[in-house]
Amino acid sequence: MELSFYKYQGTGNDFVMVDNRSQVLSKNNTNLIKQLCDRKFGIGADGLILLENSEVPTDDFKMVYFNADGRESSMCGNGGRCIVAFAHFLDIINEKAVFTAIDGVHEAVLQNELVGLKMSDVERIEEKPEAVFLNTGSPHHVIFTKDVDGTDVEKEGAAIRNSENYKSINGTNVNFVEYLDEATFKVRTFERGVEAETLSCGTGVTAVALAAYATGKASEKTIHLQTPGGQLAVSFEPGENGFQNIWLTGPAKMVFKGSISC
Ligand SMILES: N[C@@H](CCC[C@H](N)C(=O)O)C(=O)O
Repeated sequence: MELSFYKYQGTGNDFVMVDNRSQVLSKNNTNLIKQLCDRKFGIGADGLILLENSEVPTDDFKMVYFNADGRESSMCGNGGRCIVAFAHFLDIINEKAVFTAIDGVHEAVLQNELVGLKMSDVERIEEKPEAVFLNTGSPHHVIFTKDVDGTDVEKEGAAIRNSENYKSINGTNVNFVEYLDEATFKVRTFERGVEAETLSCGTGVTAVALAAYATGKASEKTIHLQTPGGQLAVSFEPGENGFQNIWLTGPAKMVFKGSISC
């Protein structure tokens, strides 16, 4: 089979994007999806995303996300921003979108190369002695440190991701965070399913912004996150039952398109 694909990146978190409205790619083909994401034997990406027709009549499309290991996983914030840019490229949407992903319905707004994505509400934030844990569509362990550049993200991230504490939820993503000022944090993320540090993680920086506010390290309701792949912003409304109206905003760009024999 000859598969047409598009390659997108959102602050360096990169994805193979497939227009699967006519079901060209099977979701159960874990080995093929893993191979397509392989940087030596395939196209190369942190994940693969299918754009499909949604069963929900008010949706513009449906998003199905797979990590680079070929397995379908929980929500991907940067991937969500990239699929909105892809839907615009395919003429499915104009400047606004509504779509369903694994964690529910998302709204999005596109302005040139910037995509704002409304994330799921977050009700529960677990403060541990050394870290904060929360689920922003995907599970995130957040550690505040004084020296994020000096942190061995691969080693320390893998140890926490595979720790006994998170076995029951198939592991967690791990974010290392440095305070720059009350509205700005530097973040590096180890992603489960990629099993490595990625250049940025959308649900990860969302978790960082909410964790910073919940623990009193941030006082603003719009937080700027500096990742190795670029800048993202997260705005939110804190309430009695956690956080609502959470928006993740940043660039999303097509890098190239092609076809591959598989
Ligand atoms: N890169 C993503 C997160 C993707 C999901 C994650 N690896 C998991 O399996 O939990 C993002 O931008 O949010």
